[in-house]
Parts: sequence; structure tokens; C-alpha cells
Amino acid sequence: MRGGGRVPVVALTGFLGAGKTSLLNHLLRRPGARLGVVVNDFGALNVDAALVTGQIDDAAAISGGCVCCLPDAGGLDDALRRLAQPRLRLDAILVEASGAADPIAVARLIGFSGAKGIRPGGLVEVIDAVEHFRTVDRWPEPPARYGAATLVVVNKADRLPGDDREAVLARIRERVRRRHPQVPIVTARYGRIDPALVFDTAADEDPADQLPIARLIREQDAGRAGHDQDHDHDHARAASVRLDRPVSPTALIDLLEAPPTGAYRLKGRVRVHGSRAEQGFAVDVVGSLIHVAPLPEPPPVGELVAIGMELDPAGAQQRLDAVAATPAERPDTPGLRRLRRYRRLTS
Ligand SMILES: Nc1nc2c(ncn2[C@@H]2O[C@H](COP(=O)(O)OP(=O)(O)OP(=O)(O)O)[C@@H](O)[C@H]2O)c(=O)[nH]1
Repeated sequence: MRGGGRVPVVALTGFLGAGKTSLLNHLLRRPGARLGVVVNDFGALNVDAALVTGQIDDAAAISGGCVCCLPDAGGLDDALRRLAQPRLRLDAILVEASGAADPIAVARLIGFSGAKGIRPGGLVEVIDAVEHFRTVDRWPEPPARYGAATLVVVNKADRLPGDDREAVLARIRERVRRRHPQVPIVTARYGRIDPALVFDTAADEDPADQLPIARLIREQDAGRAGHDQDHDHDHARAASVRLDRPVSPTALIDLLEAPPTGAYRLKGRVRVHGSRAEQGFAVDVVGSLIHVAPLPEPPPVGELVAIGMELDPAGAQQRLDAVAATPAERPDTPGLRRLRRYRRLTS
């Protein structure tokens, strides 16, 4: 969400050559998003020249909406601090980790970063479908690195021989699941995943009562109904609900803690009855990360959106509708306490 709120920091990890830069380039091509980029090792920068006009060592706005920042080793915090400045109004910061980096360490670095104005936005682990069993997954136990991921992208599926493809993909999925049963797994070519899985594209012209992400999804739906668009990737499915009244904090937190089946992201803006006045909160769930932030004003109309590649839209709709329909009794002291606990943990 542009303006206000903390900027999500999304890490892209994966073994050397898995396709991190391809995925980064794909995300940077998304029009309308203002993204910060941190490339975590020198010499690896290979971002589209049209989007990044050279290796720059300070945060700078450049055409295409991308801001790029190259830190030296250990400079991640400095880079995040620079990119989190409110005047840059970024929708997300993408950190491409070096192929040699351990995703668990990367997640920890971001999670414990001292930089203000940021929050962890997930960790996307890119797997090379062809090289996987020759590089990262060579031992009886599945690699610990899967445990840190909030989304796994099995890339280069096109390079698997046709008669073997499904079997190899199934084997990779099975190995990932053994380590991390809940993590969503998508397959991709050249890292072309649905950007809605990673960040929102904010749009200044969006009406005040609508979340940018909802607009993005509407556009995608329109694109799907029409002919060809730039849709060279699997689509995320979504369900959303408009909230005309304050929501029940208990119903809301129950939803955030147990999102609808297949929901990889869940986000929204809500109004609740506080102990004295009405209060507004922005909520955001990525994988198992729950983030709750206060809004300066309660939104006149709220919204909740669930997104996922394997979302059951009807089931998700029911869950969202149920939150909208739960009476916002007051005082809902236990619910408010749970909400504030997440707020304290994440802001
Ligand atoms: N056939 C095919 N090639 C791919 C795919 N994704 C990436 N590649 C190619 O694989 C090579 C490595 O991709 P990169 O995106 O640079 O991988 P990386 O993980 O950033 O690599 P390092 O930064 O060296 O760790 C490039 O030549 C890409 O063009 C894919 O899905 N299919």
C-alpha cells in the first residue's frame, strides 16, 4: 500500500542459476509498481537495462518505477533504511540474495533488521527443476532451506524432458512438502509467476474505498476473459469482500490465523470498535507471517482479499462473508487484545 504502512521486504533466494534474476526482471516489468531492489552481491546484477539504468550505489528513483540499490556485503540494513524512506513511496522492496546465501540466514537478516518502516514480506525460493537433485537436494533429508520459504517457485520446468516432466516435478514437490507441508508451490518458466503473489501494485487513481490489490485482480480477471494479454504465467485466484461496517476483532483474527484453504496472501483494511472510538487497521498475511498495522483513520469502507494459486474461491468467499456477517459486538475485549498483540509484534 503506497504511503503510510510499512514497506514489505520480499527476499528472492535460490541456488546459483536457479532463475532469481529472471524472476526479479519479470516482477520489475510489472507496470505501475514502485519497487526497490537490493542485489546482495556485486557483479550479479543483470536486471533489464530498460528498468535499471546502471549500477548505482544510492537509492534513486529511475524511469519504470524501479529504485535500485547495491549494498556492499553486510550493507543490507543500510540499503533497507534508504529504500524505506517514505518519500520513495515504494510498494515493496525485493532483495535478490546471492546464489550462495542461506535462505534461513536471509530471512533472519530481514526479520531482525533494525531498519524502520519495513516489514518482512515473504521469502520466495526459486528451484531449478533440472539441476535440483544435482545441487541442493543430494542427501536423504530434504534441504532445511525449504523451511524458510513462504512461496516455492519450481522454475525451468520447460527444460525437463517431456516424458519425465511430471514425475520430476512431483518428486520436487514431495521433497519440499516433507520439509514444509504448507508452503505453496508454483511452477514457472523464466520466473514468470503472478506478481499478485508477491506485492500489490498501488495506483493513485484507485478510489479511496478500494484496495489497489482488488483492482489488480479485477484487471487480471478482465484479461483472462479477453484474449491475449501479457499473461505468460499461472494466475492467482482471489476472493474479496467489502466491509461496510466495523468487523468483529475475534472473527478477523480467527481468519488471519487460519486463512481460507489455498490462500497464500490475505490482506485488507478494516474498521473495528475500539475501547473508546472506532479504529482502522491494515492487515496482511503472507504464508505464516501475520502483520497488523494501525491506520491513521478508520477506513469508511473496508475490504478483505484472499489470494492464492490453489485458492478455492467459493470456500474463501464463504469465510470472508462470514467475517463481514459476524456482529461487531462491543466490548470485544479478548478480540481487541489479540489484535493489539499482533500489532505490537509487528509494528
Ligand atoms: N529454459 C529456461 N531457462 C531459464 C529459465 N529461467 C532462467 N533461465 C536461464 O537460466 C540462466 C540463469 O538464470 P538467472 O535468472 O540468471 O538465475 P539466477 O538464479 O539469478 O543466477 P545467479 O545470480 O547466477 O545465482 C539464464 O541464462 C536464464 O536465461 C527457465 O524457466 N527456462
